Amino acid sequence: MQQFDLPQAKLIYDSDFLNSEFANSVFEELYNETNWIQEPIKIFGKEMMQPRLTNLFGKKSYSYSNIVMKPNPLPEVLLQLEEKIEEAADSKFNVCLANLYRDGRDSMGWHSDDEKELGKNPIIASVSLGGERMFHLQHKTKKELKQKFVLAHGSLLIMAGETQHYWKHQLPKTKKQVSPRINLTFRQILD
Ligand SMILES: O=C(O)CCC(=O)C(=O)O
Ligand SMILES: [Fe+2]
Repeated sequence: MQQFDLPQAKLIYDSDFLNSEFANSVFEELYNETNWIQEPIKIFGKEMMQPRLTNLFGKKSYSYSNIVMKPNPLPEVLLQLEEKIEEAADSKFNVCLANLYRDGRDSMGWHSDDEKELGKNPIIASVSLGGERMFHLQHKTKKELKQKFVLAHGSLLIMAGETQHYWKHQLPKTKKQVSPRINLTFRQILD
């Protein structure tokens, strides 16, 4: 368990949150059984495809970057995982956004998870499965404040407090040979 000491952020990282056998089985099942979709997004008014595949699990719709994702029921394996994560994060969640990064060309650009329906200081619990990728954070106004680390297979990253207000994050592309990676972010959508 690691706490990053960043101003105006609360970040907790546990590199071996899941044992690798369980992490492997969650990866395999989600990789094979999920109806992965590539959503179009609008960037500066131009329509493009997201550089990754996604699926929303849970009971509520989630809107971001001009798209509305309709939820699918959580498979048994995610119900188990959700319980474990709610305990670790000491918080309740009602959606799980799943991202599949097929290779190093798939990525997620700089953003904050600051949609209104997540509330003021959202707790976001992010599980990584499969190939290791770098994660970057940067303070929005004090741009010299940065953090980079690897998100390991079976790890849990919790972003809480004012993190989304003051910091943005990204999962950059890489030229390295990397295995497919699944990321699950558990969030609480408010009514
Ligand atoms: O894939 C990741 O680790 C980051 C995902 C993310 O930032 C998000 O879904 O909002
Ligand atoms: Fe995010």
